Amino acid sequence: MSDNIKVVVKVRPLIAREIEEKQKYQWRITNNTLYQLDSNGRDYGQGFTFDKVYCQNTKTADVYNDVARPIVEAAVAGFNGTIFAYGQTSSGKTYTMTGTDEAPGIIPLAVLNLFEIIKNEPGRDFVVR
Ligand SMILES: Nc1ncnc2c1ncn2[C@@H]1O[C@H](COP(=O)(O)OP(=O)(O)OP(=O)(O)O)[C@@H](O)[C@H]1O
Repeated sequence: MSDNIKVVVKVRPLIAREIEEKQKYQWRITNNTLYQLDSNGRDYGQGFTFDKVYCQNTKTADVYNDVARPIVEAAVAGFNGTIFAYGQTSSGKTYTMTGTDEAPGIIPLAVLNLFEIIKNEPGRDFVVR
């Protein structure tokens, strides 16, 4: 896997609608590999390995610190960086990237982090857009 591109998965809890529909988790996580489960709860097919798989209890702030903070800090040091969320509808992209007042997402955390860095370097000029 490329050192320059990291792909991480953030698993979300079942939402109310899925609990009402009596859906079950269809994936099992071992280390950084996701295994799909069949209707009997047994592994189905091969596993899919990522740079990191975060379980459903992981806080967005933890994902930020692990994955996004180094990219924001590198950007301030002059390295290009991109952070984006990809996933099917209702998978949790908005929750993860925008978040809520109680659990701010990657974007507000990045803005906060960026302006903290800028504040601590009064001798440098920054352009943010
Ligand atoms: N980690 C989480 N913990 C609790 N609830 C979550 C979590 N992640 C997502 N959800 C909830 O799951 C639902 C779907 O998430 P969200 O709207 O972020 O998905 P999305 O990928 O942005 O969907 P779409 O592509 O349709 O806009 C929302 O009700 C959201 O609050």
